[in-house]
Amino acid sequence: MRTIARAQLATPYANLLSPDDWAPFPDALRWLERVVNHPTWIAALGKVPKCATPLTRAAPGADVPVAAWPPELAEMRRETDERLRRASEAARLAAAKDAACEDSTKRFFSAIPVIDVSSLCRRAAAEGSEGSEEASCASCASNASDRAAVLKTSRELADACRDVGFFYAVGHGVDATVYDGVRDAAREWFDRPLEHKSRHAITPESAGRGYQPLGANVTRHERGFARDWHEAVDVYKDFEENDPDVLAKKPLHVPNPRLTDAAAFEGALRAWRDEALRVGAEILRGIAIGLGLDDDFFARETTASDPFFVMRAIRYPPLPTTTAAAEDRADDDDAAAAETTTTTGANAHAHAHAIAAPSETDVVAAKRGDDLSKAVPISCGEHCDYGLLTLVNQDPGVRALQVKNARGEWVDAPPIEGAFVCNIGDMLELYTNGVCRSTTHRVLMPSAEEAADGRISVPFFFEPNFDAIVSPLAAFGDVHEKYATPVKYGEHLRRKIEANFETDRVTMRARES
Ligand SMILES: O=C(O)CCC(=O)C(=O)O
Ligand SMILES: [Fe+2]
Repeated sequence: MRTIARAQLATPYANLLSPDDWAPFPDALRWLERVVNHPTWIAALGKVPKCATPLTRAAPGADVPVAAWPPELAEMRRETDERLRRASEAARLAAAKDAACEDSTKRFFSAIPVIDVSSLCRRAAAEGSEGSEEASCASCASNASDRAAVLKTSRELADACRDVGFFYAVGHGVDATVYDGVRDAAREWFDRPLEHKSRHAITPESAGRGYQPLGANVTRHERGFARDWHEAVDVYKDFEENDPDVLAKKPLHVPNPRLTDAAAFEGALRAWRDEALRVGAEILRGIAIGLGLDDDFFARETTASDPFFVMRAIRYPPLPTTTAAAEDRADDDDAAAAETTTTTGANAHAHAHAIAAPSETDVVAAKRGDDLSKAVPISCGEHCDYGLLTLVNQDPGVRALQVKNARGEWVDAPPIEGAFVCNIGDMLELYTNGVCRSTTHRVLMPSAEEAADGRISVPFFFEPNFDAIVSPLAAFGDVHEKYATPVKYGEHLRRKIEANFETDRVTMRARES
């Protein structure tokens, strides 16, 4: 029988038993040895409650099965194991991050992983068992196999956040009427005359909300900016006119523009918003578990209990088939583009002429407000998302989204029927001290063959609370210089929104409309 030195028993359990008292519980003894020898046990056990009643001695030498452990001890073991699992999960990811920084092969992905999130998604899991939605909630998974499934999914999510920053989520349980319905309704709305859409145009007062015509959005880069080639409607977390924060003129706290005479579109957006909020929260719970954080980490008042979400309905017009200017531009830039990036996957050939980065001339031309039709054949320039988690509902059958790997190669993220493309944003990177990556991505102009009527996508940006202060969590080790300054999310968002437009242009458009 192994014994444990008294010194080692200076744990929260020391008051419970002397080492001899543990002798009848060999399983417990092995567990305790593991606990006291674990490098992170102090942190991990800090909050474990002390046992209320003293343990009674079993017959000496009896091999007591875990099921027969006194309930307090069994409960402590369960809690402790869970805390240790979390601590080691965070350590595992942090170690893998260090390895990845030295040799970033992990981030040399060539495809986006597909993850079945049904174990996390109440509604999906509850299908077929009427009225039992509550029973399959991930954080209260009632039986061991449910919990094991949640842990497996959570680990897959955390690995994808670390190695790729993108994943497809299937098994989310969102009904096709909602998933397809919002894109159909958006298409119908974008088909309306510009004059009609412009009635809902973004203005300096609308704080990013409203309709943005082709070319209104810009993506900035070191040489200036390039115009994105899409039209969009942006909807944010909504507020009533008489909300105290609206009355107090808190930044970005304004009502969304009402899409008058577009009840179907508004209804479809609301339905998608509700589902995206549900699925987003469930996936974030999985990511928290996989990262070794508390299950509810992203559901707290200090994090994202009341996300300041943003939702965009976007239409990307197809690549013009006979625009000599565009072809000339692509030819000019092919050589330069080849030096810095290559494209992998099925999309590479189709878009061989469509991947050039914006040239200096285009940037300058756009600055002067010259011919917008000269825009490069990228619909949305390369960028990272700002918040926690983005869920993209993309047009089936139209390939356009690309993700950059650690070699600088562009990897296709083609639509998978019924799946969301999910990607993590800057705030999750910051919380995790860079363990998770907010990965660069872009949208190519869809081909006319695949998207004669344009490509529709409806990304939902699941963000922290407006007032959340985001900084690296202790579990992810010494704070990297890059993440040293805490970020107040609302401020970060405001700066990003301002950078999304060329101010004069927006003001001008607002006056025009
Ligand atoms: O349309 C897409 O597929 C992605 C759009 C996107 O990356 C964004 O709006 O941030
Ligand atoms: Fe994005």
